[in-house]
Amino acid sequence: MIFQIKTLSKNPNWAPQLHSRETMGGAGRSRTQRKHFRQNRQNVWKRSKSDPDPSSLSSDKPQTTHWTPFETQNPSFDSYYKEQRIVDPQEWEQFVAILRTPLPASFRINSSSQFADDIRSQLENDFVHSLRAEVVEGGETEAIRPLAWYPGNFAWHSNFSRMELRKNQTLERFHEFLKLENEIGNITRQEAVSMVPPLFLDVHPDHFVLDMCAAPGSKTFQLLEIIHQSTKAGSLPDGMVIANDLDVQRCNLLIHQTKRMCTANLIVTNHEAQHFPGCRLNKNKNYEKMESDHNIHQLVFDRVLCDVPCSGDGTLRKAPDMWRKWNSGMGQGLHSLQVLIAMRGLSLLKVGGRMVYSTCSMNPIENEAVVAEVLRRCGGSVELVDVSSELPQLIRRPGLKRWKVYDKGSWFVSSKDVPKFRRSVILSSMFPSGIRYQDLGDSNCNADTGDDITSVVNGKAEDGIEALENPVMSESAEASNFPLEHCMRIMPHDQNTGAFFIAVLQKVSPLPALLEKPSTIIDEPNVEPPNHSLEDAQTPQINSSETTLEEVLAVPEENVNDNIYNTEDLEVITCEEQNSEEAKEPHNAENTEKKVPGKRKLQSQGKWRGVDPVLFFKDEAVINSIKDFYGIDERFPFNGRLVTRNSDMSHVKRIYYVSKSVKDILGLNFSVGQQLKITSVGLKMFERQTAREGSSAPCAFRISSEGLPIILPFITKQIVHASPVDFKHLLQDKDVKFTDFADAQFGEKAANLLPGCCVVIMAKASTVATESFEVDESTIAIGCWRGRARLSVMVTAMDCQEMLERLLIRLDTEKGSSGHVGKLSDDVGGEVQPVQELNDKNDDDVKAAVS
Ligand SMILES: C[S@@+](CC[C@H](N)C(=O)[O-])C[C@H]1O[C@@H](n2cnc3c(N)ncnc32)[C@H](O)[C@@H]1O
Repeated sequence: MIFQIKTLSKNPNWAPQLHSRETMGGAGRSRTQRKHFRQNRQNVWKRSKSDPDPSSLSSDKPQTTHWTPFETQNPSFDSYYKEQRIVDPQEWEQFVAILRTPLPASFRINSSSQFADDIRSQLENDFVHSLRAEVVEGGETEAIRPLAWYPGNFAWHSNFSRMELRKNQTLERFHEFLKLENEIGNITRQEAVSMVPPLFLDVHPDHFVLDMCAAPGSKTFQLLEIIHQSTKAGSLPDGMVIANDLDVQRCNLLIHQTKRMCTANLIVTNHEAQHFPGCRLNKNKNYEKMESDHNIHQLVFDRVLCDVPCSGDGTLRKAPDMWRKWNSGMGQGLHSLQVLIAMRGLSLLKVGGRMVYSTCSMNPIENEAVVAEVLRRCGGSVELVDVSSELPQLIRRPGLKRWKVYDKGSWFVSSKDVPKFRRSVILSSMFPSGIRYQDLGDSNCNADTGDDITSVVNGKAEDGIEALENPVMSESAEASNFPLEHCMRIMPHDQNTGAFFIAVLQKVSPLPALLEKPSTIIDEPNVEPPNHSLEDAQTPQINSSETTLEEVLAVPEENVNDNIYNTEDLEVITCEEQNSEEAKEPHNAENTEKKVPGKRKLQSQGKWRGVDPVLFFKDEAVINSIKDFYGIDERFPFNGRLVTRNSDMSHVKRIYYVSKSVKDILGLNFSVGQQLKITSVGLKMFERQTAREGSSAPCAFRISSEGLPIILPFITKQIVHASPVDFKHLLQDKDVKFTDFADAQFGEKAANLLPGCCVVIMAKASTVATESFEVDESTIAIGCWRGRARLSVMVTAMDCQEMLERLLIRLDTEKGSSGHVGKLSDDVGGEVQPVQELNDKNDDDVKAAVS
């Protein structure tokens, strides 16, 4: 076994032991041994059991259970950050020691899930105790616990790294639980510090929120949770989120992540954040006005999350390969992009609105320097908010007021010291005072001539950073005049996390006129976004624009990280989930001609290359047939809220539903000539039945399981209530004859439904006759197919499994025993068979599909 879980420290903030250079294959090792360590660099924390234990290569075995098989050393890193004084010199050893240990896994319960309370009590009543007994020595320490600083006990911390969770058999049941609930959307596995920025955004359910650099979407999901948290059954919040990312492939991960939320209040876009369109409606121009009833005239947001691309050295505990790659240029190369993105965010923010700027980097050039530059440019119209009284239990440190800039062997303390030939790379905005080069007199610009530069602290190495005995930062470096102490630095050794930087900004008045204007360079419709080149060629980027989907998927689980990738346990969908679905539609003679190679795609394209159009679905005949079949109450707002991605309205396969807020933005987008490049929008509400499912059914569209909770309170026909016993029977068998239900009355009612899609609600009482049928947030319902002689469920195997588990726990609890998740696997045998397979076995002509 790789881990000795029982030897985990009892202290939840345990201080790991430092690996010496010797034990990690450094000096003193043979050439072969060092080569072995080099080869293992890519496999850190993902070694298979059959691989040789690297510690066996060393005569002096590691003293800790948390060894890593490669050198977690980078002298440049140490020198750079010692010089920057990001921690006190006395703390240095503790700081780097924790950076060299794997990050404990953390996760968050989806506060808007109808099962949030069930999940929390399962964690509290089952896992806390069982894990303590099973894996922690002496049984005294909690192996999992809620994060004290996260409101409502929704976020949890474990004492296990991701690899421990995956590899250790004792933890298997817990790991399975995390995987299933994560896939369903009841929990999100996310690094604890990455959950902090959305909390400081102070989002309300009626807010319009822009998440500028959103992929893979952990924070977007969190924003949606907040927006949906107190939503009542059948209603939608007034607010919405636009989640944007430059990288198409990462956008697809984002779409997959947020799909778990089943929200109608989200638009996913694909723009360079620094040029995000403002969609300002110019009334003088005669745009083709496709929608007239929207009431917004430009995009402005109540909240903006600016979680920018960064060097990511705060994630070293999850991505230890970064030890090898790290150099100070990584942060410097991103600085100007970060400033541009933040500035665009502020220009799209309402006066009075809040923007959070965050990075998972510890580098002041990407953090305090960016915030200072933004404040400088905004000239008093934006303030840095003191949030020290918010989330008091979160341990954080004030932002730095002083720092230096390193370039090619030299430390600079002021912009005036930078040689002219380096001024296109080392920008004046990187310095605390930000004195611009153009404001410097020639007498100060003597670097070109090699004259004496008194305030440059010279280093020695070209390839690494040689720190001099740092005098005292306060004496050598200039200080910023802005209250940068209001920024927050979260350090790994303070509460056993990764590192993060967060600044909360408030727009108090309009920006200076020039900055408030919509961006002059906007992405050209139908043109691929240009590759922006960074100023410094040495700079590697973590913005992943060069990352292929394959690379994304190939990332080892333990390296998964929302700033790089967050795909653990994700069943990865193909790109353009929404776009490509229309392409799979059956074609009749009429549209066959569109299949001419190279032509069809062009014709189905919207304004943006590779992205299908977003169109309002207004086919009254179809809408009325749906309304009649399901008896949908007039109060359900259909009007203008249905959207499709297929311009051929007669062959629409999927119909999406959008909130009023999203509808308004789509309307605005049409009016301004579709400036927004929308890759995903809306909640799949209706899906056309395939021929296999029964073309004889009176209604051509079934209700999708994602959309069901929204429309459920408004459905008056094709709906039946099953006792918990019959409901469980359906979930377990997927396919039950009318005559086989325990409650014969229920079987009869089901038989009396029209053929096709129907809804089965689980009654609370065991006898359905006594039940009052009010739909509320706790109502459990599934879509089914009423065939000739039986009911078949139309829910994915995964959803079925989850629902069954919840049901069993509830029934168990009602009987007085404590819930026991293990029962589920026994009952359903782990893998639930897809409904399609089961249906293939029955004699019905109608085949229900997995929704
Ligand atoms: C730190 S990650 C974002 C993590 C995300 N907020 C989350 O919580 O899951 C930065 C993201 O910025 C994206 N990105 C890089 N350059 C960008 C740009 N110019 N505009 C928009 N997004 C960009 C990257 O593709 C990456 O997904």
